Amino acid sequence: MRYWVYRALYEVIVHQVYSNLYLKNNLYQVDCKDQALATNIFYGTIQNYSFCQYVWKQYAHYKVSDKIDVLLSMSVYQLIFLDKVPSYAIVNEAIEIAKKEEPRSKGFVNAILRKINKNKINYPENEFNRLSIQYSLPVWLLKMWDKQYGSMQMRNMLPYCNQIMPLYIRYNPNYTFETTYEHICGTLYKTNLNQIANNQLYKDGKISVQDEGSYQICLFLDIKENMNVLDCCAAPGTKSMAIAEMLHHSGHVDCIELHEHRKELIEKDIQRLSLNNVSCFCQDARDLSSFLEYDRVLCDVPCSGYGVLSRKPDIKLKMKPEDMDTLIPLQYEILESASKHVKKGGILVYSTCTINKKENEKQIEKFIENHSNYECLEMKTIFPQKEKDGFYMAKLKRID
Ligand SMILES: C[S@@+](CC[C@H](N)C(=O)[O-])C[C@H]1O[C@@H](n2cnc3c(N)ncnc32)[C@H](O)[C@@H]1O
Repeated sequence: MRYWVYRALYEVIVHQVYSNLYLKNNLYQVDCKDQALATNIFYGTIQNYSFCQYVWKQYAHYKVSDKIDVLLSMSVYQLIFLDKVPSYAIVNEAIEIAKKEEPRSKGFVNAILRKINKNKINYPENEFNRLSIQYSLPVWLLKMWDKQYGSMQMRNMLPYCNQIMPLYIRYNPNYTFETTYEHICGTLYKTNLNQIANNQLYKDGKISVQDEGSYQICLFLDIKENMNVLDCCAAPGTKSMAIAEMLHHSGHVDCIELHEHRKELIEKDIQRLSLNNVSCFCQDARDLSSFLEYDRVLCDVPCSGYGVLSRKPDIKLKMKPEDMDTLIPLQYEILESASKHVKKGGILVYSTCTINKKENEKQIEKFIENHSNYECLEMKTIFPQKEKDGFYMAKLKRID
């Protein structure tokens, strides 16, 4: 199993394969009884990658290959974060993997791992530098959160940017569903399932995967039967499908998506759920001139994703402050374009899965300043917290 995790991590860290896709397509290769531990080591290592590197680099004084970097980092994760696995077993497994992958480094791996002691990590004195190492987050992001939300809020959310998340499922209200899973809200439940793609209820379209914040955004739209809804940035279709289910076979959802290969993901889910009230279009949401007006419009814009770092830890491996420079104007253009397709009295919801005022509140303030025919009814930030991702949503009403 650990060799499987090593290979999986190598693909994500070195070849930049998406972690969730890799897991979805390959976890079946791991014995069922080991899948939960394999998933924990896989996500835990990615979430804490720069911390793990910092720990082993305290004892390694020369550059190592990518293979040994991945192997040492996943071993440090296990030594420091997993209480139930004995250290000698972790070190022995690492040596076995080194023998297979780079035999000349097995002595080095053994020597480094035996020196690691979680009580003797030397952190830098500067607080931002220390938090940056502790949570594997860049200093610029910590400073930005500190400035935008205050030091207390920043510190409160940091542990929840690196947590192993449960799987939430939404049941299709068109079926009866009996379960002992913990009820969250509406048709949403918290489960201990993994490998959902092989689950018969999933294959039959009776359940879907959706995080709580994402489901809250759908509730925020205040969907009523027979409404027509436009979802401007729809793939992979999680929110569109939840909205279509809320319509109970009435009304209609039009899904817009820029990329053809992502539009196909929506089409697959429409089939799986046997929905007859959803259509899909491959289109740039910045030009919706061929579309009419809708009761509800959702702008779930592409964003930096800083609210979902636990679920999508790969974001941490690549994040740069410049990422926002192209995203912010794109988000605003999509919002403006979408606002032309809301019926008078209708609702426009702008949402992101990021914690960044420049992509959230600032966009809405600017929009309201420039559009006197809209008022902002409500905005909500859900910060990352225990077993929950972070999201932002703003509800705008067209008043004229
Ligand atoms: C945050 S994701 C949407 C998630 C989706 N609402 C869901 O719940 O499954 C943003 C999507 O917008 C798409 N996108 C990016 N630029 C776009 C544009 N100009 N027009 C339409 N879609 C766009 C991206 O390809 C991505 O699929």
